[in-house]
Amino acid sequence: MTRIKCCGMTRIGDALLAVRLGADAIGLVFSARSKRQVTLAQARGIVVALPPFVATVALFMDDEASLVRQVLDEVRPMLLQFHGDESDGWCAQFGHPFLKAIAMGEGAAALPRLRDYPHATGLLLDGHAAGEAGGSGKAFDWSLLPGGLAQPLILAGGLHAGNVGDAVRTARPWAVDVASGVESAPGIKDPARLKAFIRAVRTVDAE
Ligand SMILES: O=C(O)c1ccccc1NCC(=O)[C@H](O)[C@H](O)COP(=O)(O)O
Repeated sequence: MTRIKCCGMTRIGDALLAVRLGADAIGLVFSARSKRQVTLAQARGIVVALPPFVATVALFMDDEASLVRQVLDEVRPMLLQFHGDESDGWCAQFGHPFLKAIAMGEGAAALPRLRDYPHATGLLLDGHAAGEAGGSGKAFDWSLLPGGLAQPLILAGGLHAGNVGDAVRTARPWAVDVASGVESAPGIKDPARLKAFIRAVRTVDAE
């Protein structure tokens, strides 16, 4: 079964709805570069409202280590996710499981970077170009997802209910990740789009 992460949550109601519809994980963005940035208090409110067995992921992009530590202390996410130029060693310094996002905007030229993060729990391949923030709604060529990597791959970038079925069929990722494709505005999830997205993934899983 393909895991589903809904990213860029800013409201408790949206997170609870996503989980009720079948999302496995929710993402909270702490980067000041994001239109979906949450405060520590907002994030903590969402995390404590969730039912058991839902993964919580805290996102950063070239942020200070002190912010990451503060989020770990006060929000207690299950996973960290790094979107910038952070090195494997920098990401691993917190002793906490992490995902590393790889910007796939350059296509195959980005593939060597998949080998640079041996400490990552998983690699999230996103459609934006290196240096750009995530949540851009940009897709990349899913057939580039390589097999044979040690880590699970999470497919992101420009996914929505209309294309996620093809994406899963093509790439067979461990998980898919969506932000703008289930929104009516940045950080505001749209119930109908959320429902259609999760249904589309589950339909392919059942084929
Ligand atoms: O969402 C943001 O604004 C953001 C800003 C800075 C770093 C990461 C960010 N988001 C990460 C994500 O949500 C993923 O990239 C996302 O699943 C893909 O976004 P989308 O293409 O909009 O589905």
